[in-house]
Amino acid sequence: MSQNEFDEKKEVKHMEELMVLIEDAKEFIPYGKVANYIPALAKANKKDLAVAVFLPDGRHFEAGNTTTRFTLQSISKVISLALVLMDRGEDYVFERVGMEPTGDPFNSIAKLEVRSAGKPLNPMINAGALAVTSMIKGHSVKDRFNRLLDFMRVLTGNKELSYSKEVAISEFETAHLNRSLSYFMKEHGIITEDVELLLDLYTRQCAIEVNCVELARIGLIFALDGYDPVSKTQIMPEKIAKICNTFMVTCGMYNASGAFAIKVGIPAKSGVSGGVMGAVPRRFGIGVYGPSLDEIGNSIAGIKLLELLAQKYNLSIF
Ligand SMILES: NC(=O)CC[C@H](N)C(=O)O
Repeated sequence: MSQNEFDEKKEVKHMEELMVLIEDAKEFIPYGKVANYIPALAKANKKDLAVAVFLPDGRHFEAGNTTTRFTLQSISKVISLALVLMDRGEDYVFERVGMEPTGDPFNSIAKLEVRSAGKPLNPMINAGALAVTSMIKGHSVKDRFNRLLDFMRVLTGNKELSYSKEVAISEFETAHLNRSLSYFMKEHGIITEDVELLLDLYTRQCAIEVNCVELARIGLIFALDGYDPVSKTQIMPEKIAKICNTFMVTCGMYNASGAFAIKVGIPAKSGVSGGVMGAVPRRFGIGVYGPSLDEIGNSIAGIKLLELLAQKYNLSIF
């Protein structure tokens, strides 16, 4: 048997294994709900579940409906953080946003007042992400958004990558809580720009659309500390990728980050669209999509799938 045939057999085996894991994880879909606080997200197909795994040699494996495009939502918080750290440097960023997990829901306003005088505790909660987005450099919302989109295009290798206007507008029209968080931070000098402009930029950022394979490729770049093995370029400084990976471990799965660290044990970031990006240091990137969410806002079957994957391939970094 030639080396190629041998590899092909192995690939088929990996695909089959992923299919089996998907079928097992699918059983959890009925116990969750599709997000509806952003009205346009309620249109997602609750039964969808897909996974892609991207390897450093450029191959990827996928199972389920991996062509479905979905919005990044909170996964975008990691990407905007990386961009802003490159734009402004660590000192500037961490004067305005902290490094500690909150243990609260992602959209909570409580600790902004009682713990930190308007300075959000970390960049993965909405308050912190809004502060981070306000630090994206550029002359206008359009210019700043295009810089973020260009960065996303480099990370995914997809020059056509864009965003869902429908989801962005739907969130912009209903983002009363995010407006409250922003005004509170403006009062404390963490945000200085016009809140409506910030919300325009933030809701477009959250509405950038990817598929599972693209998400897995971004995960791989974080897993390789900022290096993209496909284009053979260091896309962000190693130090910045490591900061992002650490935030993903401590706060990437909202107030379920502790349980996720124990059960799965990899840097990961979820979004209310049902996407989850995973980065297994030096081994691979993972993209999962399953819009049925648990009560915390994480993909209910997606988390199960990652648990099964982590057990099967011994992925935990701990
Ligand atoms: N958890 C999330 O994915 C939240 C992102 C969403 N755009 C929001 O700000 O509410």
